[in-house]
Amino acid sequence: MFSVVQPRSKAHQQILQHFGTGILLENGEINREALGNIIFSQPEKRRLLNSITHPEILKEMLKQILKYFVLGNRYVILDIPLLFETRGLTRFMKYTVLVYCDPPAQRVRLMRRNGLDAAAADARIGAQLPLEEKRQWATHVIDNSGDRESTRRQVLRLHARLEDSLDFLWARLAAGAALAGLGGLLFLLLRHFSS
Ligand SMILES: CC(C)(COP(=O)(O)OP(=O)(O)OC[C@H]1O[C@@H](n2cnc3c(N)ncnc32)[C@H](O)[C@@H]1O)[C@@H](O)C(=O)NCCC(=O)NCCS
Ligand SMILES: Nc1ncnc2c1ncn2[C@@H]1O[C@H](COP(=O)(O)OP(=O)(O)OP(=O)(O)O)[C@@H](O)[C@H]1O
Repeated sequence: MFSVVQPRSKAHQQILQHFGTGILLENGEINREALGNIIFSQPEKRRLLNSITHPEILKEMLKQILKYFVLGNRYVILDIPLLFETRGLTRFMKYTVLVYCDPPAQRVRLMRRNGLDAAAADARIGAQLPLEEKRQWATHVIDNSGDRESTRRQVLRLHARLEDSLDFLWARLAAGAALAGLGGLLFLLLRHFSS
């Protein structure tokens, strides 16, 4: 999986510059546990890390959206943990989907997944808006408080709706027309210079 913080990337170099070599593993990759311990206990360090990573994440996202658009995909899903916190980004999204679960389940699952104690899990959860608040901003909510099968059914329903949508048909037609125009121009130029 592509990462904007892989060794030798711009973000990796900046993180190293600001946080020192103490946050590196022996193989040069970021030690997520060490960096996480710093940024989730010090809000100003978290803002610093965000200011390094977010522009790089945005650039990569735009590249990938363009790629999938050109490949003809109906829609692209962007998995953005801080979407609602980073105000401004939502205005570029047609729909926003919140995968919700009740707060006790959120805490238990995070502790289990990341091997955290309750205090460390609360620090991470506290670094984001509460899910109840995000619920009000999202255009769609998938409730993942129950079992995976129930979540799967909700996802399939939403997928079917998005697959049927003609939301970006105008953009596809415009891109197709522009490409056809360019192709025609190239053809005329080639014919002109080869005759
Ligand atoms: C800080 C890092 C090293 C922590 O790694 P770790 O494996 O311990 O935790 P993980 O990534 O699973 O995140 C744990 C929880 O914290 C949340 N979280 C991650 N980064 C941030 C952040 N900058 N601010 C608030 N919450 C965050 C995640 O959404 C998740 O809920 C890692 O998240 C990271 O490299 N973040 C920087 C890249 C980044 O900005 N990612 C996208 C967040 S928008
Ligand atoms: N319906 C479910 N039932 C039980 N466990 C679940 C369910 N959904 C997710 N989990 C578990 O909860 C943990 C968090 O899920 P996941 O990593 O998919 O969430 P996420 O939203 O991508 O997290 P983050 O934004 O924190 O990276 C994982 O360990 C996952 O296996």
